Amino acid sequence: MNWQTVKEYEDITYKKSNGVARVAFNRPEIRNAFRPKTVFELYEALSDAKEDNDIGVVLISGEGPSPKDGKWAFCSGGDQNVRSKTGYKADDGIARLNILEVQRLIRFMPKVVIAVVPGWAVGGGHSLHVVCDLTIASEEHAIFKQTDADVASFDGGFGSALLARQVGQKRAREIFFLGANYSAKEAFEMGMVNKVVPHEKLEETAYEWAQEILAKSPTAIKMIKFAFNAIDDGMVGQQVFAGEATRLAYMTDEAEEGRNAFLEKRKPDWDKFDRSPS
Ligand SMILES: CC(C)(COP(=O)(O)OP(=O)(O)OC[C@H]1O[C@@H](n2cnc3c(N)ncnc32)[C@H](O)[C@@H]1OP(=O)(O)O)[C@@H](O)C(=O)NCCC(=O)NCCSC(=O)c1cc(O)c2ccccc2c1O
Repeated sequence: MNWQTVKEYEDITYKKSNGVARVAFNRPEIRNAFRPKTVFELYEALSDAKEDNDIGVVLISGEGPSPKDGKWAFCSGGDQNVRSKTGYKADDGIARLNILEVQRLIRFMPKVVIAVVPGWAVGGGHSLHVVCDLTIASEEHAIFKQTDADVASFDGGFGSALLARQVGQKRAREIFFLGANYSAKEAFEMGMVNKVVPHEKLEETAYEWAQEILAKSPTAIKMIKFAFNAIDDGMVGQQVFAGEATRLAYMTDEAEEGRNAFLEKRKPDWDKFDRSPS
């Protein structure tokens, strides 16, 4: 791994190496809780990774351990210090729930996003791991916990509905209704974690998984991700999948004929193109 810092931020770190982008929350003293500023930074870094043609896999993690007590965190959700009556207050005084925009960016990104969980994944941080394509967790320190109902909040979107797809309805309801702690092993057994590894191997394993994914066809990976999403994402899922199908169709001679006929002000000649059944 030869991580190069892309840009210095206040609340996150952002690095790239060999086709992999790594974005990490960097507020370990409060378990990597996010304020609107954190989310703006996260959105900017993830957008950069999305647009970068050299990047095929994105890792999301949390820096640590906390300088206060040595504990690790992925993310503990919204920063309750800046929570107001209408959301989380940003420096401009406007309250926001902008983490939902980050969730959509992860979901619709044509690249694989892996949650690399070194410690607590709680509240909105739990929802974030749920929306990532894969989750790898620290055997010793990862703890999964959904506290939304403890603090009168609720992620009624991906954080709950998608969780139920992953672990089943009864388990998802238990996770939200009880707000209990689940170890990495328990989370793995439930189906919301892909792999549990010793803490010291966490980053290395995530990077290795990324390299394995990068060795595969980018188009196949993208289409598979969007196909998995489509069934749960309704017409938006269909739109995202169809957009990529349109891109593939644009690459055909038939598409060129359509464009050329228009530009040359003539009727397109479709006869030479394939009408064979599937
Ligand atoms: C995460 C914990 C379970 C960790 O417990 P532990 O005992 O290890 O540590 P401490 O509790 O002592 O915490 C250390 C230190 O960090 C501060 N801190 C921790 N989490 C937060 C936080 N989220 N906000 C602010 N500060 C936090 C804590 O106060 C301590 O500070 P000291 O000064 O005392 O050292 C435990 O900390 C915990 O339960 N944290 C709260 C988790 C939580 O409830 N998160 C919010 C859930 S709601 C949410 O995230 C959310 C956000 C959105 O934007 C949404 C948008 C749309 C829909 C839903 C949303 C949503 O649900």
